[in-house]
Amino acid sequence: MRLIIRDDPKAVAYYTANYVRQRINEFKPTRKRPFVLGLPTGSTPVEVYWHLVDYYKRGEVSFRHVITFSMDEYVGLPRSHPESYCAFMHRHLYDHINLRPENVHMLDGNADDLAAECQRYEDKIKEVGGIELFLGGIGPDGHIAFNEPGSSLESVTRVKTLAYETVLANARFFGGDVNKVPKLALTVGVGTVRAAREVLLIITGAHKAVALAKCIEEGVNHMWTVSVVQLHPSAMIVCDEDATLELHVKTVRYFKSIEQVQEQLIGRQHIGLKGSISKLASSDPADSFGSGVLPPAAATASKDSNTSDASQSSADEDASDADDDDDDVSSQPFSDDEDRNGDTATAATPAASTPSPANILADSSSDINGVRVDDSLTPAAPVGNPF
Ligand SMILES: O=P(O)(O)OC[C@H]1O[C@](O)(CO)[C@@H](O)[C@@H]1O
Repeated sequence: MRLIIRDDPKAVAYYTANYVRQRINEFKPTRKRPFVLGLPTGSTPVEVYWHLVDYYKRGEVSFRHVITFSMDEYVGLPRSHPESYCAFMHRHLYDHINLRPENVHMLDGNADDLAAECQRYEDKIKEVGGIELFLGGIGPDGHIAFNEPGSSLESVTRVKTLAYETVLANARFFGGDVNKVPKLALTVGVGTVRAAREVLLIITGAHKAVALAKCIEEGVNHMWTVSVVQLHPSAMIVCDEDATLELHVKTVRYFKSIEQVQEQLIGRQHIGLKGSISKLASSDPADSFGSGVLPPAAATASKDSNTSDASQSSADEDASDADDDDDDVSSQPFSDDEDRNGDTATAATPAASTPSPANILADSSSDINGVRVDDSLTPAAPVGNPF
């Protein structure tokens, strides 16, 4: 399991969105081989979604061949209710990117037969080949999706009664009135999350510090269901400093040192996105930049290669989707006036002047060391000797 620690929630969102963008682009999804993405709700991922919308609008990623599965949904809340998770996902992500409607999957908390609805969801996930990357948040009680304390670690999609702590936590979305918070939800299971080929959790805030400590410093325990990530072969947690408050100093230093040591001894160019190491730094002149600071030319090449990844997905779309001619303009990863070559100067400019998620985050992204694209996947500056 990897633990990536960033200064604050903004930096966490930025890192996470960049990671998702790069995973999709590296995967090069096509209609026949789509990228299947599990997605959470809650306040934590909102800024991640804004970044993803921004990347899409800039032509840096396409969701054309991405299939999504939302993690959960309240039972009995109309889909049109602003706090339904269906409305949430449309508001923050789905309405702003080029997902095909048939590729968007959400649980129906108003289905006549809730058990059948849950089975349908599990079947659909299997039918599309399983989830490639499950992005998740957690509750202060350590739940993942809505798998409250005591959930089976083998559980699959089902109806779940929300813990009182979760009802209290979510009352903020219902005018602070706990009586208005639905008490039941449909949720993917712990087993459903575990079955994903990769799990990425975002955890921010001091109120989740105990959960993070239980998750990574103690044993796998159904009372802190997120701890199941310890059993996953490809799991990563991205958290902020506040969320580390209950961790041992030794734990924090260790995980921080991993990034630093890898960058110094191995070199960023030899580390795969998911942490694989191809070789150690050698006499290769490029390895002198193994401290994580790419020379300007390499940085540009890196950005270009990402852009060409997106362009390549676009080309794949053209090649594989002879039946796509009827798609509207908004479904295209590039608008007519955008630079298809991914000019970096253009990319650093807000896409539009009207208020939009993309504009909001154009401001916020410049807050993070003024650096965009890949640089957020490495520490902005050497963190010093951690020991
Ligand atoms: O990000 P927030 O607002 O703390 O909320 C996290 C919550 O959202 C969820 O993802 C619900 O889907 C839960 O895992 C968790 O309760």
